Amino acid sequence: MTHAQHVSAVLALGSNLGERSDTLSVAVGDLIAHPDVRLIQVSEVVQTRPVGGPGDQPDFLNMVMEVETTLAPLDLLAHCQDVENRHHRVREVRWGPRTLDIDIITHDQTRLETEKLTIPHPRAAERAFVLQPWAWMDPDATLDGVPVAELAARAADLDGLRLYDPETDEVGG
Ligand SMILES: Nc1ncnc2c1ncn2[C@@H]1O[C@H](COP(=O)(O)OP(=O)(O)OP(=O)(O)O)[C@@H](O)[C@H]1O
Ligand SMILES: Nc1nc2c(c(=O)[nH]1)N=C(CO)CN2
Repeated sequence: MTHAQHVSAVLALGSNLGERSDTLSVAVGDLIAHPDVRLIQVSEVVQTRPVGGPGDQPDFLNMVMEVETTLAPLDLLAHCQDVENRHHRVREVRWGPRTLDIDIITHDQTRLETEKLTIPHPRAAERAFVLQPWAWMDPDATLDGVPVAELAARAADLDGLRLYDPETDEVGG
Protein backbone atom coordinates (compact mmCIF):
# COMPACT_ATOMS: atom_id res chain seq x y z
CA MET A 1 0.00 0.00 0.00
CA THR A 2 1.26 3.46 -0.86
CA HIS A 3 0.98 6.36 1.53
CA ALA A 4 -1.15 9.30 0.47
CA GLN A 5 0.95 12.32 -0.33
CA HIS A 6 0.91 15.39 1.88
CA VAL A 7 0.31 18.51 -0.16
CA SER A 8 -0.24 22.17 0.61
CA ALA A 9 -3.60 23.75 -0.20
CA VAL A 10 -4.88 27.32 0.11
CA LEU A 11 -8.50 27.84 1.17
CA ALA A 12 -10.43 31.14 1.11
CA LEU A 13 -13.22 31.85 3.58
CA GLY A 14 -15.88 34.56 3.45
CA SER A 15 -18.88 35.58 5.58
CA ASN A 16 -21.26 38.53 5.30
CA LEU A 17 -24.14 37.44 7.50
CA GLY A 18 -24.50 36.88 11.24
CA GLU A 19 -21.57 36.79 13.63
CA ARG A 20 -19.06 36.97 10.79
CA SER A 21 -15.86 36.91 12.85
CA ASP A 22 -16.98 34.04 15.09
CA THR A 23 -18.14 32.11 12.03
CA LEU A 24 -14.69 32.36 10.45
CA SER A 25 -12.93 31.30 13.68
CA VAL A 26 -15.19 28.29 14.17
CA ALA A 27 -14.85 27.34 10.49
CA VAL A 28 -11.05 27.32 10.72
CA GLY A 29 -11.39 24.97 13.70
CA ASP A 30 -13.87 22.76 11.84
CA LEU A 31 -11.65 22.56 8.76
CA ILE A 32 -8.58 21.41 10.70
CA ALA A 33 -10.53 19.06 12.98
CA HIS A 34 -10.43 16.58 10.09
CA PRO A 35 -7.71 13.97 10.77
CA ASP A 36 -6.25 14.43 7.27
CA VAL A 37 -6.04 18.22 7.39
CA ARG A 38 -3.37 20.13 9.30
CA LEU A 39 -3.07 23.88 9.75
CA ILE A 40 0.03 25.55 8.33
CA GLN A 41 -0.98 29.22 8.64
CA VAL A 42 -3.93 31.62 8.68
CA SER A 43 -4.08 35.13 7.26
CA GLU A 44 -5.31 38.36 8.78
CA VAL A 45 -9.05 38.98 8.45
CA VAL A 46 -10.08 41.74 6.05
CA GLN A 47 -13.39 43.55 5.64
CA THR A 48 -14.37 43.88 2.00
CA ARG A 49 -17.15 45.36 -0.11
CA PRO A 50 -19.26 42.74 -1.88
CA VAL A 51 -18.03 41.93 -5.38
CA GLY A 52 -20.95 41.09 -7.70
CA GLY A 53 -24.33 39.88 -6.52
CA PRO A 54 -27.03 42.16 -5.08
CA GLY A 55 -25.68 45.69 -4.57
CA ASP A 56 -27.18 46.19 -1.14
CA GLN A 57 -25.72 43.16 0.65
CA PRO A 58 -23.52 43.68 3.73
CA ASP A 59 -19.72 43.84 3.69
CA PHE A 60 -17.81 40.57 3.91
CA LEU A 61 -15.13 39.40 6.25
CA ASN A 62 -12.59 37.40 4.25
CA MET A 63 -9.47 35.43 5.08
CA VAL A 64 -7.35 32.64 3.66
CA MET A 65 -5.57 29.71 5.26
CA GLU A 66 -2.91 27.25 4.21
CA VAL A 67 -3.34 23.61 5.15
CA GLU A 68 -1.38 20.45 4.61
CA THR A 69 -3.59 17.56 3.56
CA THR A 70 -3.62 14.03 2.20
CA LEU A 71 -7.14 14.56 0.84
CA ALA A 72 -7.60 14.45 -2.93
CA PRO A 73 -9.17 17.64 -4.39
CA LEU A 74 -12.73 16.28 -4.52
CA ASP A 75 -12.49 14.95 -0.96
CA LEU A 76 -11.21 18.32 0.23
CA LEU A 77 -14.15 20.00 -1.55
CA ALA A 78 -16.59 17.62 0.17
CA HIS A 79 -15.03 18.47 3.52
CA CYS A 80 -15.26 22.23 2.83
CA GLN A 81 -18.93 21.86 1.83
CA ASP A 82 -19.59 19.85 4.98
CA VAL A 83 -18.23 22.70 7.07
CA GLU A 84 -20.20 25.27 5.02
CA ASN A 85 -23.43 23.36 5.53
CA ARG A 86 -22.99 23.24 9.28
CA HIS A 87 -22.95 27.03 9.30
CA HIS A 88 -25.61 27.58 6.65
CA ARG A 89 -28.04 25.61 8.77
CA VAL A 90 -27.95 28.22 11.51
CA ARG A 91 -29.81 30.83 9.48
CA GLU A 92 -32.40 31.05 6.74
CA VAL A 93 -30.76 32.87 3.87
CA ARG A 94 -33.21 34.16 1.29
CA TRP A 95 -30.76 35.47 -1.26
CA GLY A 96 -27.22 36.56 -1.84
CA PRO A 97 -25.51 36.95 1.51
CA ARG A 98 -23.69 33.95 2.95
CA THR A 99 -23.09 32.84 6.49
CA LEU A 100 -20.04 31.03 5.21
CA ASP A 101 -18.41 30.39 1.86
CA ILE A 102 -15.26 28.25 1.49
CA ASP A 103 -13.36 28.06 -1.80
CA ILE A 104 -10.36 25.93 -2.70
CA ILE A 105 -7.89 28.34 -4.27
CA THR A 106 -4.99 25.97 -4.90
CA HIS A 107 -4.19 22.34 -4.16
CA ASP A 108 -0.48 21.71 -4.63
CA GLN A 109 0.27 21.91 -8.38
CA THR A 110 -3.14 20.43 -9.24
CA ARG A 111 -4.84 21.76 -12.36
CA LEU A 112 -8.39 20.58 -12.67
CA GLU A 113 -11.38 21.71 -14.68
CA THR A 114 -14.54 19.72 -14.09
CA GLU A 115 -18.16 20.70 -13.53
CA LYS A 116 -17.81 20.30 -9.77
CA LEU A 117 -14.35 21.69 -9.24
CA THR A 118 -11.88 24.00 -10.95
CA ILE A 119 -8.39 24.40 -9.45
CA PRO A 120 -6.81 26.91 -9.25
CA HIS A 121 -10.06 28.74 -8.49
CA PRO A 122 -11.00 30.47 -11.78
CA ARG A 123 -11.76 33.87 -10.23
CA ALA A 124 -9.07 34.01 -7.53
CA ALA A 125 -6.53 35.88 -9.69
CA GLU A 126 -8.77 38.95 -9.88
CA ARG A 127 -10.13 39.02 -6.31
CA ALA A 128 -8.31 41.28 -3.84
CA PHE A 129 -10.44 39.77 -1.06
CA VAL A 130 -8.51 36.52 -1.67
CA LEU A 131 -5.17 37.84 -2.96
CA GLN A 132 -4.38 40.55 -0.37
CA PRO A 133 -4.76 38.44 2.78
CA TRP A 134 -2.88 35.65 0.96
CA ALA A 135 0.02 37.96 0.05
CA TRP A 136 0.24 39.25 3.64
CA MET A 137 0.24 35.67 4.95
CA ASP A 138 2.78 34.38 2.41
CA PRO A 139 4.75 37.17 0.69
CA ASP A 140 6.42 34.65 -1.66
CA ALA A 141 3.17 33.10 -2.90
CA THR A 142 2.54 32.89 -6.63
CA LEU A 143 -0.54 31.97 -8.64
CA ASP A 144 0.10 30.59 -12.12
CA GLY A 145 3.64 31.93 -11.83
CA VAL A 146 2.63 35.51 -10.96
CA PRO A 147 3.34 36.95 -7.48
CA VAL A 148 0.08 37.09 -5.55
CA ALA A 149 1.00 40.55 -4.20
CA GLU A 150 1.25 41.83 -7.78
CA LEU A 151 -2.16 40.37 -8.67
CA ALA A 152 -3.62 41.93 -5.51
CA ALA A 153 -2.26 45.36 -6.40
CA ARG A 154 -4.01 45.13 -9.77
CA ALA A 155 -7.35 43.83 -8.49
CA ALA A 156 -10.31 46.19 -8.95
CA ASP A 157 -11.74 45.49 -5.48
CA LEU A 158 -8.53 46.38 -3.56
CA ASP A 159 -9.98 49.84 -2.80
CA GLY A 160 -12.77 48.46 -0.66
CA LEU A 161 -10.51 46.29 1.51
CA ARG A 162 -9.58 47.11 5.12
CA LEU A 163 -7.77 45.19 7.84
CA TYR A 164 -10.28 43.93 10.43
CA ASP A 165 -9.64 43.82 14.17
CA PRO A 166 -11.69 41.00 15.76
CA GLU A 167 -11.10 42.38 19.27
CA THR A 168 -12.94 45.62 18.63
CA ASP A 169 -15.13 44.53 15.69
CA GLU A 170 -13.74 47.58 13.96
CA VAL A 171 -12.00 48.21 10.71
CA GLY A 172 -8.44 49.49 10.91
CA GLY A 173 -6.82 52.11 8.72
N1 LIG B 1 -12.10 25.78 -6.50
C1 LIG B 1 -13.37 25.64 -6.06
N2 LIG B 1 -13.64 25.78 -4.74
C2 LIG B 1 -14.91 25.65 -4.27
N3 LIG B 1 -15.97 25.35 -5.05
C3 LIG B 1 -15.74 25.19 -6.37
C4 LIG B 1 -14.43 25.33 -6.93
N4 LIG B 1 -14.52 25.11 -8.28
C5 LIG B 1 -15.81 24.85 -8.53
N5 LIG B 1 -16.56 24.88 -7.41
C6 LIG B 1 -18.01 24.63 -7.38
O1 LIG B 1 -18.66 25.83 -7.12
C7 LIG B 1 -19.82 25.57 -6.37
C8 LIG B 1 -20.09 26.73 -5.44
O2 LIG B 1 -20.85 27.58 -6.14
P1 LIG B 1 -21.39 28.87 -5.44
O3 LIG B 1 -22.70 29.19 -6.04
O4 LIG B 1 -21.25 28.77 -3.95
O5 LIG B 1 -20.30 29.90 -5.97
P2 LIG B 1 -19.88 31.17 -5.24
O6 LIG B 1 -18.98 30.77 -4.11
O7 LIG B 1 -21.10 31.97 -4.93
O8 LIG B 1 -19.08 31.94 -6.35
P3 LIG B 1 -17.56 31.78 -6.72
O9 LIG B 1 -17.41 30.40 -7.26
O10 LIG B 1 -17.38 32.86 -7.74
O11 LIG B 1 -16.76 32.02 -5.47
C9 LIG B 1 -19.54 24.35 -5.56
O12 LIG B 1 -20.70 23.56 -5.48
C10 LIG B 1 -18.43 23.64 -6.29
O13 LIG B 1 -18.88 22.47 -6.90
N1 LIG C 1 -16.06 40.97 -0.91
C1 LIG C 1 -16.49 39.75 -1.28
N2 LIG C 1 -17.27 39.63 -2.35
C2 LIG C 1 -17.68 38.39 -2.74
C3 LIG C 1 -17.32 37.24 -2.03
C4 LIG C 1 -16.49 37.40 -0.89
O1 LIG C 1 -16.13 36.42 -0.20
N3 LIG C 1 -16.10 38.67 -0.56
N4 LIG C 1 -17.74 36.02 -2.44
C5 LIG C 1 -18.50 35.89 -3.53
C6 LIG C 1 -18.90 34.56 -3.99
O2 LIG C 1 -18.05 33.60 -3.61
C7 LIG C 1 -18.94 37.05 -4.31
N5 LIG C 1 -18.48 38.30 -3.83
